[in-house]
Amino acid sequence: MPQTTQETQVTQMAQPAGDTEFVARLRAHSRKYHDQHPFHVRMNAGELSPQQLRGWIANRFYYQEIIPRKDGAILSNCPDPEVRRRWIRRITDHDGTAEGEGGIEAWLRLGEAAGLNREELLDHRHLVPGARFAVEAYLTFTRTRPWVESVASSLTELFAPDLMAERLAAFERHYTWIDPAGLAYFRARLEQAPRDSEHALEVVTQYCLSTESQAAAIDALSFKCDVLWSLMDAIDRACPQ
Ligand SMILES: O=C(O)c1cc(C(=O)O)c2c(n1)C(=O)C(=O)c1cc(C(=O)O)[nH]c1-2
Repeated sequence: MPQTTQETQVTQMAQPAGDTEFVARLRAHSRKYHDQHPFHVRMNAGELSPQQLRGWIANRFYYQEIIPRKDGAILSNCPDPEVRRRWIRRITDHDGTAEGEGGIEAWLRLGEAAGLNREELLDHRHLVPGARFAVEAYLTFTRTRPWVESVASSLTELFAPDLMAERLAAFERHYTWIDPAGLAYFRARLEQAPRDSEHALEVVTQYCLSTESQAAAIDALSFKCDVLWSLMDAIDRACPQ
């Protein structure tokens, strides 16, 4: 793909005031984001069957389970207490501070609202190999790469709020067989994702000052877009029309 030319065009088109060229290049990865995956396009157009939607919820649950573990990996690699103090909140967002709270619990309730009991999410009986591999690649990346690259890889969350808002509207309109109370996860992410991505962007711009470190951050974000795209490919293949 002629990456440089396309990125330059996006930079000229959509650079918010105050963004450096580096930040504009990060934001340009919205072109590779999984909102454009055919499965998401069909989801948001109301074209998925209950079975397909359940397949997505069950496989995406593995991503939800991995997220606090990858944030723990980032914390363990990060020597900066100021970053750790803010980053740690991501873990309690997903795990809660008591049983019955947090994002993982909210995702289990989404499953129940869609007709999946929590056992079948927790025992991974619906998890397909490609989804497992994609999600575990993200965890391995954060365990083995320099922590700032791992922070950069989380920047797909810059693009998540628009997709979440579209998804919420689509679920309420097209998938009325799902109890709307089950959509609380997406509502919470509408607030959490902008806060988290703003912090990640602060960290990356503070630490990535050399050409090499900026290139590594761009590569990390590109890798993460591939993780999300591969996860959707695996789900799409496992849940045919
Ligand atoms: O449903 C989505 O499309 C979507 C995407 C992403 C993302 O862009 O990485 C995340 C989430 N959801 C999400 O719920 C979430 O908690 C989350 C954490 C992270 C991360 O990399 O730290 N990404 C995402």
